[in-house]
Amino acid sequence: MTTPMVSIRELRREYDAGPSRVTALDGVTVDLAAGTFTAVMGPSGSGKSTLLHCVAGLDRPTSGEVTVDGVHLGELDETGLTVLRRERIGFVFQAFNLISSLTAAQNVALPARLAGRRLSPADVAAALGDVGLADRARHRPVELSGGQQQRVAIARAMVTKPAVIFADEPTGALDNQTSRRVLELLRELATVRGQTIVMVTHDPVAAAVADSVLLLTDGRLVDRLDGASAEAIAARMTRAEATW
Ligand SMILES: Nc1ncnc2c1ncn2[C@@H]1O[C@H](COP(=O)(O)OP(=O)(O)OP(=O)(O)O)[C@@H](O)[C@H]1O
Repeated sequence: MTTPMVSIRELRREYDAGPSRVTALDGVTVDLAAGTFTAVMGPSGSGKSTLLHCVAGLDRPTSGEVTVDGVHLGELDETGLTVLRRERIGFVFQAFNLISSLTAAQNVALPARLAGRRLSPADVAAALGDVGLADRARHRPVELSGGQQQRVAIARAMVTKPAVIFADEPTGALDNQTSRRVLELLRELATVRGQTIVMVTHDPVAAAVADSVLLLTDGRLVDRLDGASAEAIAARMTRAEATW
């Protein structure tokens, strides 16, 4: 059996919320193989973002274990987590916006620079070319459409060739056609480049592009659908929300 790229064991995350405690994750265990594309779905408040943040090393779980590319996240201090995020993980998050004073090319090159690595202009140009923005390298975010900005964020996430890319609602703000383009791109990263993609989405059509869909309810993993159609995913979501 091959070692999974992402291994999640009995993951719990509780928050102190005033006098009460909120259990955002309630014992999630799952393995994700290298080169697979996984969608994470579930009703609002079911723990999707918390799961992504704990697995990407942006948040610490209350208990349980996460291994990414053979590294136990719990054994790393803050510096270790920062290095791991810079070197092995790519992010396409709404919260990780582009820097407005930098051009598209400078934004793409930034994470590598922060990690002390210089990308050649050709690498940056190739990444922008891959997302269909070769002619936009010198534009600043304000001069790009929302879909183009999201594609710059994807170019930035893929340029260092990270083992795993985490995407939180990457198509949430996009029209259908741009959304399809972004999903095809993520699909290609998994299939052609063997990168592991984990994407939170509310959209069954987006989730159907993934190899499998993890369904969270109340912080628990309640189902896993492999190779399901958008219709089958939508039907399963409706049932999950009805019992919620
Ligand atoms: N910092 C926090 N402090 C207290 N409670 C929190 C905190 N962050 C999240 N929660 C709670 O944890 C639960 C899971 O939140 P999470 O954001 O992971 O859900 P989600 O499935 O991503 O939701 P949505 O689809 O609405 O974005 C919710 O009940 C939320 O209120």
